[in-house]
Amino acid sequence: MVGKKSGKALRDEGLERTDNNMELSSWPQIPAINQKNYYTDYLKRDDQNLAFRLQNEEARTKMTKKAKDHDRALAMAKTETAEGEGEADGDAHMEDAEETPAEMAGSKVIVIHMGSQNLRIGLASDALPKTLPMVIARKAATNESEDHDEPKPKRFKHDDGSEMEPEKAFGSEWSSHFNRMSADLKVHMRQNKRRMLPNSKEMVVNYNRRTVPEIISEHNDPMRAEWTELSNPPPEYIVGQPALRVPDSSKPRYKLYWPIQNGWCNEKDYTSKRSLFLDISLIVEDAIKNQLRLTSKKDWTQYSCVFVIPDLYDKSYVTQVLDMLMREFAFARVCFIQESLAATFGAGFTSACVVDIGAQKTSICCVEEGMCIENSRVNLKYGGQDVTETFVKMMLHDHFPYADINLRRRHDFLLAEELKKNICTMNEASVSPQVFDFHLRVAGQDTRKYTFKAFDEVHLAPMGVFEPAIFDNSNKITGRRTLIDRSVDIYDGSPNDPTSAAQSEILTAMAPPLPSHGKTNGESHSAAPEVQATPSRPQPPNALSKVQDLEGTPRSSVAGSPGPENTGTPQAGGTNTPAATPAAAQPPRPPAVEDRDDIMPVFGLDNAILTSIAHAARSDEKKMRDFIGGIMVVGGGSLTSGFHLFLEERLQALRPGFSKEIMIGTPPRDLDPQVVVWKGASIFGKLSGTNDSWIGRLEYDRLGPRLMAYKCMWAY
Ligand SMILES: Nc1ncnc2c1ncn2[C@@H]1O[C@H](COP(=O)(O)OP(=O)(O)OP(=O)(O)O)[C@@H](O)[C@H]1O
Repeated sequence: MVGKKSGKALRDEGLERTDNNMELSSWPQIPAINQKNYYTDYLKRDDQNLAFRLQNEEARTKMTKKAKDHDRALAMAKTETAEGEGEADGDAHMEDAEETPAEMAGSKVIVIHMGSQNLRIGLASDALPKTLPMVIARKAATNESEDHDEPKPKRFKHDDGSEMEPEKAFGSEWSSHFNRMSADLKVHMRQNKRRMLPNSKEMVVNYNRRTVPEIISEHNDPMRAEWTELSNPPPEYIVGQPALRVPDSSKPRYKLYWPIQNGWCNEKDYTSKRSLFLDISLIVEDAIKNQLRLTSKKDWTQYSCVFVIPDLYDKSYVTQVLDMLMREFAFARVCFIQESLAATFGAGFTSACVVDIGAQKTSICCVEEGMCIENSRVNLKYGGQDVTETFVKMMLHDHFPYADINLRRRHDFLLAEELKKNICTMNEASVSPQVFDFHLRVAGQDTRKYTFKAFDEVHLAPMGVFEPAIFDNSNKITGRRTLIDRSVDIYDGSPNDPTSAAQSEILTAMAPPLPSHGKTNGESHSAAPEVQATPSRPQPPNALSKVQDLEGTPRSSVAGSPGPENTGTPQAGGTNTPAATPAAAQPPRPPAVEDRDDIMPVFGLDNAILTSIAHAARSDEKKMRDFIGGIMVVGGGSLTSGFHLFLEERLQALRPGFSKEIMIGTPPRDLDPQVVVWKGASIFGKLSGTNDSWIGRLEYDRLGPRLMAYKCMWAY
């Protein structure tokens, strides 16, 4: 328009051109892009991605090598035939050539499975892992029992210092819960026509009251315990089994730290994330050096590492572990595998509902065709250690003669674990007053031999997994998220840790009321406290009703415990959001249950399994039957005798329509249920050709934890 005006008009407007008609710049001017025809394939092709490129390069190198090997083998075969030196078989040579590197691969892969109580570690080529306590003893002013209830548990004393009756030591609520469980068992046993003396409990209590220990001098005790001797100067820390064997009264004192607790990082006993991960790395490093005999850290660069993570993992934990394995341990490659997937690998199943009962956590997940079904994942915060604690409590309640037992003392913890493993049973036929004995071995003291009687405690303690309110759940979420922040989306800042509809449903049922949303969510939250008091009884809301719909029969009560009561429990709707808020009053949205850190995931095992399966099957009856008929129980907590049969009966009672299908399986080949996960991870580590999830050094150095998005078989 300017060009069309006359020179005069321009002069009038003061816009007359006064320059020398030259362009302002000699730089070429780029016309603006036409947005209509705009196209880019930036980050849309695999070859633009370093992770894929490196993978392809590796595959190409392998192919070339294989082709070369093949040619060489053929050439050799020809030469040998020509020379007439026996019948050369090209294929046989090929097999040899392939087998050797496969074996080598297994022997250069370190497989690590960290648990709340045990670390399992070994080379992928090993048949079984080494198992050691996941603990570190650090020099400290006091030991852990001195920090709590010493010298005698306070719970056995009134405020004025006078002795308290054992029946009252754990509070009236706990006591009445125990008595109710005891009475329920009695009824159930009578229904099953089991003979029982009416005064069994009194007999046990009277016997235990009377017994006194027999003293055996240390040199007369052939089984005396070996205690860890401190070197001079005493070490700063001791890890693994020797840590558990440091006498409580050692000089200087040592305090035990368990960096993994309840399947999470232990944020309760540590003061910083740095010290927490330092302890994890010290324990793992010591295990690699002393158990795997890889003493020189320099050689670790030739090793790869398979690391087992929980099904419902915390992203920040995985990122931190990856950093530790890559930077500190300098492994050549690292890959992660989820626990339940590893369990199916270990057992050789393609599909199963995996129930892993560990020391402090129980996880459930349905696996189908080699993939975890994300919405079926459940993680509950109890396990074998809760059974141990509860067993000791029940025994103390019934006048256990060694009333001074304190599980924070190392020798008492080891003793209690031993007693539980040997005595506890889920087999109802074994419930009768019986005499047991044990030797109390304390460093520097004479051995004491105790005799005691036990009755239903041996059965009711492990039954706690179905009635977890009997466990002490008070401190399990203490400190959560105080040291390690929740992972958030880098774009919108929303939490992005993995979630599962089954877990959300359970959390919704357990959720205590939110102070500010108590009214609007009144229906859901008013039911919650009742649920928390008797967690095994309530039926989880929607998923279970789906199972019932499939089955077409009403829900029945579980043997020994009443039927569902809380039909008014919140309806999670199988989604990740809590119960819907009425449209009228619209307060600010409460946080989703999985984003809340105040909910204790403690829920009866039988109902939790059914919730998981219902979310995996998603109303598909065939799938439902497949999963319910393929429940595989692993983990140390499942080793209680009679556990499988008992669980089967509980599930049958809850779902009579499926009673023929319900089957609880054990891992095949007599594999120890405690090592199945490790075994599966080791098999995964040997799949050199098909495993795309290895994270290599070069790509990690360039891309860091962002790589996880490309390297995980699951959505990261
Ligand atoms: N024979 C047995 N009978 C009963 N319980 C047993 C037996 N053997 C081991 N346990 C229990 O198994 C638990 C340890 O199991 P496991 O090693 O699978 O746990 P973890 O992997 O260390 O813990 P988590 O899975 O909770 O992180 C302990 O509580 C132990 O008492």
